[in-house]
Amino acid sequence: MTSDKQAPLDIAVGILVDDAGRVLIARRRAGTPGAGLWEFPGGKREGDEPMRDCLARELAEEIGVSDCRLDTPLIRFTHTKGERPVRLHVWRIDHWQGEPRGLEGQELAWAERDSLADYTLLPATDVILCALDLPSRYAITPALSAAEPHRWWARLERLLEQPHTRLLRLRDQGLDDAAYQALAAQVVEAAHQHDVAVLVDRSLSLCRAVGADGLHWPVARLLETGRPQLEPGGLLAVSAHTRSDLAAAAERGADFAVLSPVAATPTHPGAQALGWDGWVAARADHALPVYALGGLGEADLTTAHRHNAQGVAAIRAFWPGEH
Ligand SMILES: Nc1nc2c([nH]c(=O)n2[C@@H]2O[C@H](COP(=O)(O)OP(=O)(O)OP(=O)(O)O)[C@@H](O)[C@H]2O)c(=O)[nH]1
Repeated sequence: MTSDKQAPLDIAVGILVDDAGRVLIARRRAGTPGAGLWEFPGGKREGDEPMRDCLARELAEEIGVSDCRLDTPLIRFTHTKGERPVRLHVWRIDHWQGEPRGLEGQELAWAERDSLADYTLLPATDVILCALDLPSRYAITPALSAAEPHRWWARLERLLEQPHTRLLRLRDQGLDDAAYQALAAQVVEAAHQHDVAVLVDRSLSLCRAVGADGLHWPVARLLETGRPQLEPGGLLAVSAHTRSDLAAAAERGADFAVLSPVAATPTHPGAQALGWDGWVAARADHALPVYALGGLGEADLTTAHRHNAQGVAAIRAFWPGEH
């Protein structure tokens, strides 16, 4: 096989989301690879057309919609689960003109997010759905053990009240497992009152005991033990610092990763900063959503999205200040 044969095909993919939050899926026709499976509409790039143009063309040809508002892509990733490697450039689309219809004879369906499990989807759709579900901001707590407890709790409460806060990692390396578990139980209870998901460090049994929404591990721990048996829908996040960490994370079934540090931070003073160029080179097109971490905050969200990041993860930048 020549290397050219193995080069991934560029595919533009659009997820149309309607006002009720349902997503449009299409059934692959008989005689095409993956016939009968459901996918998001889209198709192959022609020549060297820009991927945005490719998506607009495919959506017009396949489902008859136009004027799609295409902002930053949701995710770009490569996978090798089909007949040949493909690089998917995926956009979420909330605004378009026209009523979608199957112009190539393909069946279409508007599916509730929770009912997608009832459809047999193309392989690797799980990566797209994970990116669709994850927020742009991943907040990480500063250590309670290094803070004044009542102030820490007041700030946590303010963080949880902010509408952008959807996902929180409880990080406190100064606590032993018993103290961490006691804290985690309280944090999960507080966070769930605001519909905020909490990922905890440490063991699967601790995660279960406190009712957390998943685990956040160093990538080495995933390599040692394999993916833990989380509850259905449970998230496994990993901390990664290199391109090979991310390759391993995707390969071993992490749902998403945090790649750091983009810039130097007080919490990790000795770490070598990647800069955005280094970050992009390491992020590559690995098949999982990846947050950028390290000296970043709210103002870096647009840059992060432009660099194929799911968003920004941060300790200090998202932690409310004193008022
Ligand atoms: N449209 C679409 N294609 C996907 C998704 N996920 C995924 O792996 N693919 C792969 O991307 C490729 C898309 O090719 P296609 O055959 O649909 O492209 P096309 O519309 O240009 O087809 P054509 O050859 O009939 O013109 C297929 O190999 C398909 O398996 C997805 O969610 N949507």
